[in-house]
Amino acid sequence: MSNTDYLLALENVSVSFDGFKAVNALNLYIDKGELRVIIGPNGAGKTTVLDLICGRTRVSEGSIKFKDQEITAMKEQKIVRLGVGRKFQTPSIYEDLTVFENLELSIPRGRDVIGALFWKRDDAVIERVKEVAKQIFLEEHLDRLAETLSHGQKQWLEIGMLLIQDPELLMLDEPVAGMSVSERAKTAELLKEIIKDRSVIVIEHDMKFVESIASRVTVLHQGKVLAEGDMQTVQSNPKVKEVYLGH
Ligand SMILES: Nc1ncnc2c1ncn2[C@@H]1O[C@H](COP(=O)(O)OP(=O)(O)OP(=O)(O)O)[C@@H](O)[C@H]1O
Repeated sequence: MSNTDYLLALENVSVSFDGFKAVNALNLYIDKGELRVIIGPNGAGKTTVLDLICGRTRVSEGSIKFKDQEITAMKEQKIVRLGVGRKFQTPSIYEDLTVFENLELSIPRGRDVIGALFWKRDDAVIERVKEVAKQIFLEEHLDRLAETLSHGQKQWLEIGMLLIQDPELLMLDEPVAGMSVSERAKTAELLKEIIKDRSVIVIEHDMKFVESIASRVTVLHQGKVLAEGDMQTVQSNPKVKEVYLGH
């Protein structure tokens, strides 16, 4: 496959922090409509890879292409506008606003001043908010203040705030951390649903959850790909057992 067939292509990407190579000549390719899970021991470079893709951290070397465009030196906001959404580990929702308001204010508006001034809560906006709220299991909770939601519901709300922007690539850093068993199951359901229209990269430590979403797994170790494949292949790889799963 040539580069142009991938939604996202990282080639020979390295980043150093004070001489330490957190990501080391990494190649990573994500297809359209793919759900990719990244696992690996603490400090393997997982979060740094997401930081590089969304433009928060700059590569020291290498190239990152999204939809065949070089985004390696692009500003974070521009990368967002191209279609990359990123959820961090801690939810960044507005606690003192309702679920509805949180979703509403995440809808992309006209980029110019006029567009922003004339933006109003019309039927299309209400419909869109309801549609996304249903997807994230919060349609019954639109009028609740975000601060009153459970931890899991807050995580879903933040995913909803990204979904409403309709990104082609969504990146989630440990989305089920701190969730109850039933919330984890619903999150797996949600992920299967959202990859129908986009690609998703998930960093995850919970192997049960990774198995439940049954997708392609990349194991990172010392800033490099140690193994890649389906969960079974990766789990039976002796190198992976040694550095990660075996203990
Ligand atoms: N901005 C930074 N400045 C200096 N060092 C950093 C920076 N960001 C990350 N690192 C270092 O890079 C390495 C990789 O960190 P990263 O957070 O990407 O790992 P991770 O695989 O996500 O680990 P974890 O599972 O613990 O979240 C670590 O040694 C970390 O201390």
